[in-house]
Amino acid sequence: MNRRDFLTTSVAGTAAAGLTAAAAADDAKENSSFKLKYAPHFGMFRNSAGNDLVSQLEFARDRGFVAWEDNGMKKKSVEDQERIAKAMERLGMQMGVFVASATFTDVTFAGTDKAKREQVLKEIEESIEVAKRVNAKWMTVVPGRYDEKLPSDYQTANCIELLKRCCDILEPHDLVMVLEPLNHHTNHPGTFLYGSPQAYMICRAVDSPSCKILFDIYHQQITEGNLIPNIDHCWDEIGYFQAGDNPGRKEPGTGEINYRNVFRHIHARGFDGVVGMEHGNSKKGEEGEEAVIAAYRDADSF
Ligand SMILES: O=C(O)C(=O)CO
Repeated sequence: MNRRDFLTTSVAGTAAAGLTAAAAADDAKENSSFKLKYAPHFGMFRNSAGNDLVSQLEFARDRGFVAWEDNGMKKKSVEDQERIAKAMERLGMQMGVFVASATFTDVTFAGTDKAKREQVLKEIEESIEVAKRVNAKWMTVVPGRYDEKLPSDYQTANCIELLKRCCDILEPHDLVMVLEPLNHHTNHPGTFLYGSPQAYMICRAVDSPSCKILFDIYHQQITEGNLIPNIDHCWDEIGYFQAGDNPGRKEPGTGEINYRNVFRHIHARGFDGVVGMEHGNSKKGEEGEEAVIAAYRDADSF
């Protein structure tokens, strides 16, 4: 029996036996989960699962995914947020990041504009109730644009100061903002934060459990490559990973990154967090969705 048939049989058998959803989730986990907690996005399995958000979660869970991430969670209605959280609890799935504060056009963390800095604090404050509603521990922060008028060391100091104020808000709630360095060459020229050594230095200076690095393997491959040594250098400050191959930002195996080796490495180091699947599908339709699942099975087979 191939894996797909086994899973189909297993899920059908569970339903026939009248087991609870939680038991079904345990069954799925035992039979099909991956070694790492890869987190798909809404839309990624729409052709196979339909448009309904909960159906997409259920589909992913049946296929072995035990985590999920949703950059746009904050913009969803409270009703949708609650529905997603309830379904994820029933399915035994863990919430990954949503975006708490991000701009690619404004100088926020790096600059001195008081109104922009206060706006960031407001966004962090507002993110707390969203995080609690959807059971999220991590939230993404993109610290805005580079200020062309200000020497870079002042910008770093400004950024550290504002991050410390964000931590004062987050620490009492045990929530973690993960700072995402973004590549300048393909997607986001001009962002203040682009490198993993830079992110490491900033997190060390902020010195808080609420301020960690989101190491997006796709962005860091473009910016600096040398992935495994760089992951090791900033290991102590990494809170979260995201994946995507380069070029093209599609599923693992479609580009130049040896994902099996990278995933083996972070698993061997004991990474127990979420790996967000922040990429597109290389092929359209159900076939493309099966290809994404197969790509993760392959990358996870170490
Ligand atoms: O916009 C991007 O490229 C990001 O990775 C933000 O999360």
